[in-house]
Amino acid sequence: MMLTFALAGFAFFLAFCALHFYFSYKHKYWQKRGVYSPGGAKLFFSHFADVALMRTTSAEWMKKFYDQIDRDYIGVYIFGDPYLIIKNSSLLKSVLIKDFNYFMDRNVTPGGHERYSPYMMFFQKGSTWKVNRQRITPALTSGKLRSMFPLFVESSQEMVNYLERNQTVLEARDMVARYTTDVISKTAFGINPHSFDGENSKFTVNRRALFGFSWRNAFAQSLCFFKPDWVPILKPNFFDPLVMDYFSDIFLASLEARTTKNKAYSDLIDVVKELRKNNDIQMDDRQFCGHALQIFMAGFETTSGAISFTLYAFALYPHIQETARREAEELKEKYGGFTYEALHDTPYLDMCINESMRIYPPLAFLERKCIENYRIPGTDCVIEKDTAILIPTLGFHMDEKYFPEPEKFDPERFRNRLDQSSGLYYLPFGEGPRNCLGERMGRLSVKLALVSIITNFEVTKCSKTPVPVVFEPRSFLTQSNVGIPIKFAKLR
Ligand code: HEM
Repeated sequence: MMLTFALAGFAFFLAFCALHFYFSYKHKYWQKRGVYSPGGAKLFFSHFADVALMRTTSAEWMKKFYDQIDRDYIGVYIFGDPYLIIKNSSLLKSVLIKDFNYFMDRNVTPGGHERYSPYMMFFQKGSTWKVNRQRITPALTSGKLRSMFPLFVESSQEMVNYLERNQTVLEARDMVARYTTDVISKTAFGINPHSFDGENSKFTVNRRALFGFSWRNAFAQSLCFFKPDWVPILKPNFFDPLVMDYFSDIFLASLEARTTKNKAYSDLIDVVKELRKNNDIQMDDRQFCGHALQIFMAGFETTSGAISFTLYAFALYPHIQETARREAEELKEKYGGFTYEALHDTPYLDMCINESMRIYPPLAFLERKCIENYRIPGTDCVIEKDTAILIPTLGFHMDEKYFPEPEKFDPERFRNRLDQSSGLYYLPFGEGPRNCLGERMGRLSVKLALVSIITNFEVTKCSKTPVPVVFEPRSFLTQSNVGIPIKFAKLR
């Protein structure tokens, strides 16, 4: 018995030594290349323990290095792998725009055995991504958005009706997610999910499960972003496969129904069907479904974040809400309602939304992968092929060099166009050829939701409103850990 214990202890000791040597060797990567790397990289988690153990979000973790280390770029380790955090705004411009060809891919991978995510543009790499981006871009032009706009208006009206029936404290993000789900389901899936009708319809339950706070989501999504080489072994799914199946079945049924009808719907299904017909696009139903799911997933949660955090700011700063309301009322009169044109004439509201996305960027970090050895301009330092690059959006947005008194919610800083000619530092939709494909659609639905709400209701904070917001570590998107409970009261 004693001997067994001694042998087990010795084996454990040997394993520990092997791991120690392995990680010590891996943790010398940046030092060997003359890149500054902070101390404190631990066995196994390396610098990443706080995120891996869900004590902080990945965006706040990157911001900590950004704030504490005054270097143009910082080498860190995640599970022994080297990652380069970019802090210099001019280098960032090179990575995202000027030398994009070296950094075309994202590091994130779609997961183990999912049927549709490999067809989603967010995860695609190289020429596959390029071809698909070119295919889908024409589906989201301003002309196409204008023709889909009545669907947006219908959903905003349903939201106002819902709020009239429920003038009370509501969790703003979940309420708003009903509207964004409605808009995106109508435009991308060609269906009306009636999100405002039932509290717990099957659609709503599945929608909540997509980005909800769960250990499954947190574990799988962290692996896909930060340890992609384990994904083929552990086979996590970025999205819950049952939820994916639910949405893909809905989409395929909607597509099937379309083939038997000749009616035009002015939604994305019609647009992509048209592209398929005219441009000789080789896209089977599964790829088509991947694109629709991509639009649904990329669109609804980010847009919900932008709307709900702007409402939160309105609740905290009533005078800002009042100025935005006055502008909206004037526009309503000038254009005879919230038309497509009216929503392109909202300078003050745009400033509020920009400021809200500065402090609460819905996706608060970006990432890329170096696909060819790249020498950092003006240095001898070479970023090796396959190195992952991290871009701390939250760090840039909260840097007083770019935004004095960064904690203060002040839409006035966006009155004049930001000067990003020599370097990038404001990135709510990313930048460069791989930026957000849906920015126009996102901004349009955010603005329509906000003007519809503030011209009918006053939003105020209540005893449950968190001040300040604490970000939820189990989500890679920016979310409050207790939601955003605020009060909606009909305007007199
Ligand atoms: C306020 C709303 C939104 C925000 C803040 C947002 C933000 C972002 C960000 C930060 C990225 C990564 C960009 C980069 O890596 O440089 C992204 C990518 C993307 N977004 Fe959005 N997004 C929003 C709405 C939408 C909507 C409505 C759609 C679809 C209609 C959409 C579709 C996409 C797609 C397809 C990508 C991947 C693009 C690619 O890899 O080429 N987004 N978004």
